[in-house]
Amino acid sequence: MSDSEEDSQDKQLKIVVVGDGACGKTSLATRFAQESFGKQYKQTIGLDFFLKRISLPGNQNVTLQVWDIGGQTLGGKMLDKYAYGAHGVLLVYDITNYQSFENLEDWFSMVKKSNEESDIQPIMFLVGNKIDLEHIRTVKADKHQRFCQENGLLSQFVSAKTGDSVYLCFQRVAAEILGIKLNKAEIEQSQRVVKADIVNYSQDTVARTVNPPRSSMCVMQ
Ligand SMILES: Nc1nc2c(ncn2[C@@H]2O[C@H](COP(=O)(O)OP(=O)(O)OP(=O)(O)O)[C@@H](O)[C@H]2O)c(=O)[nH]1
Repeated sequence: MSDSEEDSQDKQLKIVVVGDGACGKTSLATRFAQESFGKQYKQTIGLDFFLKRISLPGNQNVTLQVWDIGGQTLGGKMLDKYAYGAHGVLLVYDITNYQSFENLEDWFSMVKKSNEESDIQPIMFLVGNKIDLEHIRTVKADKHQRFCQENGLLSQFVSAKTGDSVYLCFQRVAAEILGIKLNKAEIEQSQRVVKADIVNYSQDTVARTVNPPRSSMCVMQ
């Protein structure tokens, strides 16, 4: 391979996503890599991989290898191997499930332990998922912030369902790893417009509504 060919190859970063079963790791990865979301829960056995190329400021392209680790791996023999050599780690919990937050201590120490011998020390983010369910949140935001401060983690809240801040989350991890600063405009651009579900009013309902909605979709910023 010539030098120029080598130069034109993207950097690849290993991003490991861990956390309790059903906190939304696969949903987060598929929202990011495939821009889709499934309501049906399908447990990840072992792990899944996703690849996605993103652009960072200064025309830098980078390919993220997202390792989606099944929630049942905690305490198993393979977690060490999966997490080894990660450039970035997303410690994910479900903001409506307190247990998934409490168990992060274990996930955190397992990931730290598996990288003790690695040359690279991963950048770690604490990710509170399912913020579309804010009304039934059980993990207060100040608990989340305290955990970040005590353990030197960066913080992000997301919703894999609506896509809110998902791209931003992965972009921030990549930028941190590469020592690139994102400015306010870039952050706002990546936050993504959130579209509400389309509501299908039946003819009956519309006929009975005094002021029927003019549009079946609303856009929130
Ligand atoms: N409301 C809401 N539901 C979500 C969100 N993210 C995931 N879910 C739902 O939560 C359930 C579990 O999501 P998964 O992505 O499969 O969870 P996981 O962490 O990969 O689970 P394991 O494979 O067991 O480790 C699914 O029914 C998803 O549709 C979200 O942001 N909001």
